[in-house]
Amino acid sequence: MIEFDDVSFRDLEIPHLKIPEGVCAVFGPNGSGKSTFLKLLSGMELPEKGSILIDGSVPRKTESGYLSEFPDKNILFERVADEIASPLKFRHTDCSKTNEIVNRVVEKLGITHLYNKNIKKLSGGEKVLVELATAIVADPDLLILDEPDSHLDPFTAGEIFGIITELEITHVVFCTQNMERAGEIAGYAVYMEDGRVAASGTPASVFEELKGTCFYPENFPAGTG
Ligand SMILES: Nc1ncnc2c1ncn2[C@@H]1O[C@H](COP(=O)(O)OP(=O)(O)OP(=O)(O)O)[C@@H](O)[C@H]1O
Repeated sequence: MIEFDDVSFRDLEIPHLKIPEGVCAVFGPNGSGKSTFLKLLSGMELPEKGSILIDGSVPRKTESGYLSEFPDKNILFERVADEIASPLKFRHTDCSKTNEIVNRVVEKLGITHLYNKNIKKLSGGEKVLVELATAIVADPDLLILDEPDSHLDPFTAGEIFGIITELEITHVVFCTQNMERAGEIAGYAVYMEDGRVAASGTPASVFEELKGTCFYPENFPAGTG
């Protein structure tokens, strides 16, 4: 369980929120606080007040992987294999174990053909897959994805979300502007407005509260529109 208790940070105020295990979608208007929420969850930012616990541990003591909205910004190495291996190298995992894990992850994500490529020369979707591999290579308990679909065509976005739902990670929290997608793959949804959680619960219950707004997905459940 992810628990926010009496949390304040900048304009964000979350008195109480509990997110169960599984996949959680965070959505809401621009500037509503989604990225800030994800940064607090990752431990990149610390609350000014209150506490955030992930299965009883603070974010900075939780093994987490983070995929930013702009993967280019976080790339450290040129060669795909070196980038994906970097979280393991920073943890001083030995070389043969690192190679074994990297090989397993690239196979899982279907990107073995990119192994020796220069990341700068990859397409946007390929970069997202490489950064997703980097985010999961250290076997996180929490995977955070900030609009992983924002620069992708619908087919590639669908593929990436398909992969995300098949990963065996205790907590996956992503934000998106695609409500249909959120409803399809998430077991829990958080709708934000003005730095507040305006609705949370199953996607169906949250969408019910959003009927009549532009955040109500006409095609939910998928294929009904
Ligand atoms: N580094 C920062 N310092 C101060 N204020 C910030 C900072 N980053 C974001 N904000 C402010 O916090 C608020 C929430 O921003 P945030 O990026 O979390 O929203 P968002 O819902 O992710 O937006 P978008 O959908 O446009 O990406 C905004 O008013 C923004 O201006």
